[in-house]
Amino acid sequence: MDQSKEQRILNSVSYNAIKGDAESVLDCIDKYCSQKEWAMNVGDEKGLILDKIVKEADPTVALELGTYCGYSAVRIARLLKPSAHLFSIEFNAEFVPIAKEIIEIAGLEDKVTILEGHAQDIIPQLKTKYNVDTLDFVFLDHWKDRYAPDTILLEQYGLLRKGSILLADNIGFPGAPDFLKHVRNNEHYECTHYPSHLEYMKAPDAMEKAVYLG
Ligand SMILES: O=C(NC/C=C/[C@H]1O[C@@H](n2cnc3c(NCCO)ncnc32)[C@H](O)[C@@H]1O)c1cc(-c2ccc(F)cc2)cc(O)c1O
Ligand SMILES: [Mg+2]
Repeated sequence: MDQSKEQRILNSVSYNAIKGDAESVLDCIDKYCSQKEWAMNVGDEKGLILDKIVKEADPTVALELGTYCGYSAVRIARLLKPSAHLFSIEFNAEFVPIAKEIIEIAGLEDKVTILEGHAQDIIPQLKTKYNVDTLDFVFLDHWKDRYAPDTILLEQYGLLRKGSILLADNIGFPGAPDFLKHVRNNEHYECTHYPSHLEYMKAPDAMEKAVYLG
């Protein structure tokens, strides 16, 4: 059976990255996906915006929706303080072991827990099963039509507190119109728009930050 693109990305990281060096894992994936095979990692340009917001949030508990190969999990976890932790939700059983391996090569396996399953099923369990109180930072990068319903779930399960920071990828393309409708012109959110470009391409894209005001 032919290897998948995601498996080939892992092969490249495993062969070229320096063990325990998160930056070299990110550089390796960015190089592979810009020169060999495009893949839907947040990438180096939007990655700088992600870095900026994670540093601003300095989260103790962070959540990511849509692990994929683990690129943004590495990007986020490398910036976390010693006591902090990232939960990343992924439902595709083929991607979970690949992401776990890439996170391990980056030396960040103690900072990241991949929760296998659908976000809509796991979010309701975060408090009871995973001992989460509230989330300081959430990165949304899964199916675009799920950003809005899953944000509403986070609200309904009391997982957001005054100042919780949501950051959404792909506001430009593929776009997440329902999410924008939910957070903009909503007194419970303070939004900021970050124009950028699609990972590894010249096409325009953007990210949206939405701070929950309680
Ligand atoms: O579609 C994009 N991302 C989706 C990510 C999906 C990942 O997240 C996982 N996932 C999805 N829904 C859920 C879920 N819950 C919902 C389902 O139950 N629960 C748990 N995990 C979930 C998938 O298994 C994948 O691992 C995208 C496209 C382009 C793009 C741009 C230009 C182009 F031309 C083409 C494509 C650029 C980007 O940056 C993009 O992020
Ligand atoms: Mg994305």
